[in-house]
Amino acid sequence: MTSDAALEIRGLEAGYGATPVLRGVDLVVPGGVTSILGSSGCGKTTLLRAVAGFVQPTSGAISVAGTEVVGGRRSLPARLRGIGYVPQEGALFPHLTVARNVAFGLPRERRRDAATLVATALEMVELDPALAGRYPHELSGGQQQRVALARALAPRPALVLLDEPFSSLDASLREETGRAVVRALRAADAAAVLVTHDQGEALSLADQVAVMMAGQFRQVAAPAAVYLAPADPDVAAFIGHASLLAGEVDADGQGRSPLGVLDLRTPVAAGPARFAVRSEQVQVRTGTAAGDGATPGEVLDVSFFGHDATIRVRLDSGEQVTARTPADSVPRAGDRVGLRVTGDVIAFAG
Ligand SMILES: Nc1ncnc2c1ncn2[C@@H]1O[C@H](COP(=O)(O)OP(=O)(O)OP(=O)(O)O)[C@@H](O)[C@H]1O
Repeated sequence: MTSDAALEIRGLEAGYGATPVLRGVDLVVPGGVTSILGSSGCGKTTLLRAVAGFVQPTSGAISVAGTEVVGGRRSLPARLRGIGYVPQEGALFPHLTVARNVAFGLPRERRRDAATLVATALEMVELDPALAGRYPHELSGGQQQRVALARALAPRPALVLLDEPFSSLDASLREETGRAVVRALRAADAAAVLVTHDQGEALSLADQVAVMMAGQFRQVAAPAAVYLAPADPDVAAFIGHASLLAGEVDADGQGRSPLGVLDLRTPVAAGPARFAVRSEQVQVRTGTAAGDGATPGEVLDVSFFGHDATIRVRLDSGEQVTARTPADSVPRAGDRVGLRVTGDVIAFAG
């Protein structure tokens, strides 16, 4: 396994004691940013730790920039892997200044040039050099994250691993810090693997999205492909919170579902099928318009987000469907509504 990819993982298995967590992970990160999405506990952090060298895999191989760091009996120590690691919450040393935190990542032989390397790293992450003498508690959350990234980038690694780096930041700062981090990675010519819970972040920041479930990748593809052409019903339901409905594809290639007749995005063989209907595809009608050819149901609950709201509806036929409504026409729990699907939906045979 000697490709020039920034990271290549083949058949990786790892766990804690007798409990397996990673169950045959394959991943190629050619360059740029790959984000890993997956539900809590599926093994994302364990994968980053195995790549960084903090968790010992039981089998499989890992190459970083063409050098095998794990394979057969070989396992290179973490400090020799050429990887930058930004753990959850940044984990800066509270008793060291920004400059000394950043210099901490440098190998001993390069500490003589520390001042220049620290200044370059701070510039890459767009941090004011005047902050170099401050301590972590004198910085904002977003500034602390940038210092943690500067520390990881200072030794100029080929690959940086970021474990939920923005989870402690509020929404507006997350977006701004996320974009700054991607610019810094590009400036440093470093590839990155970004673990996140935030689907919007994963889809907007990454060149490639890898969807993990129960210790394996189900799909690794460009953000648009993961959203528009999910590999299986579980990925479809997970990304964008689609509702999965059982039904049939008829001989004319149309879907018959509890939400009525559906147009399919790509053809599926006639017979039993499951349809993934995204919340933004479900139009909600209220009052007298509810009965107008729409599928009837009752609102179970409402989540109001300001710009819009998500409502969960139980159809009279028993299935549950999630729909998104504009902020100015949000029904209430218990209201009768009618649902209609707009656009074509993703279908899976079987
Ligand atoms: N040090 C440990 N010892 C034993 N089990 C562990 C240890 N660390 C993690 N686990 C278990 O391994 C599984 C995977 O954990 P991991 O932290 O990799 O998940 P994750 O996908 O990163 O989750 P989250 O999104 O919640 O951070 C979980 O079931 C977890 O309880």
